[in-house]
Amino acid sequence: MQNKVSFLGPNGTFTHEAASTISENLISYCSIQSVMESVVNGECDKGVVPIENSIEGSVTLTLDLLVHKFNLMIENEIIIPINHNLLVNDGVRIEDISDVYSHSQALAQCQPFLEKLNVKKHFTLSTAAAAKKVEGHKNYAAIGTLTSGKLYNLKPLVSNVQDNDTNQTRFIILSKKDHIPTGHDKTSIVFSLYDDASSGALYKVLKIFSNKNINLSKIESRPSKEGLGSYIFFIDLEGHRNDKSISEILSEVKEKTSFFKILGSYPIY
Ligand SMILES: O=C(O)C(=O)C[C@]1(C(=O)O)C=C[C@@H](O)C=C1
Repeated sequence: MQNKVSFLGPNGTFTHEAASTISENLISYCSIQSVMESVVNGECDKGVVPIENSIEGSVTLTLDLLVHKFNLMIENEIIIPINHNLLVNDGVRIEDISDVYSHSQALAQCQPFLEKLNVKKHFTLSTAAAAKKVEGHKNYAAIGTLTSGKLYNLKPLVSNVQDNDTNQTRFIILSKKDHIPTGHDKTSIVFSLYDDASSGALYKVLKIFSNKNINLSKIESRPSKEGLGSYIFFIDLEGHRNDKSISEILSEVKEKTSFFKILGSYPIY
């Protein structure tokens, strides 16, 4: 029996599409948090959630839950192209639409199109949840996948309504352990500085990587939630945490930071 894999559902989400590339034994959950819980409590072996989009940036809920709530490891990543459709019930014309439903990331990725449409926008937990909600309502439309349109009896009135044709989202596969070294890996870490206000504090940490010629492929900060001006830094670096050189660097970073967590080492997609 294949590993059970949870994903942000219901069926027909982009996360469903991403998860389908790794397993046929998929179980849908209605929120990012419940996907993570399903792996922590052993209901599923792995869980797939979105983490970053090329137009809108990070899925901040995923980042925050990984730092503050769950001790899960990133075991792999998947990147897929994202093409959004304006989905409506049979016979609905564009001028009939008063309200559009979708996931906040999806609405944000289609902002110029939605502005022209001049409609009320509503958030749902996923794009497929939006399609489900819109089914049977003549004045509502959803933004989502062609698959969710088919599942919930909606037709694509306009296709490719995202801001640009190179829209992509990166998904992570979460597990209780990360990936063994492959020779072409990256490592995701998070840390906080002892004193955000002192000059050069971040530079001193980043210097550890540059001194050893380690390339960083991502750096981002989020509020630590402990007060204004206090941050958590997310870094993706090239290499596996089990490589001797990387493990030495990570020990040094841990020593120089007030909070440090490894989110996992996994193959670069
Ligand atoms: O709602 C979905 O279909 C999802 O899979 C979520 C999600 C996201 O959170 O980024 C995934 C891909 C797209 O970027 C839009 C929405």
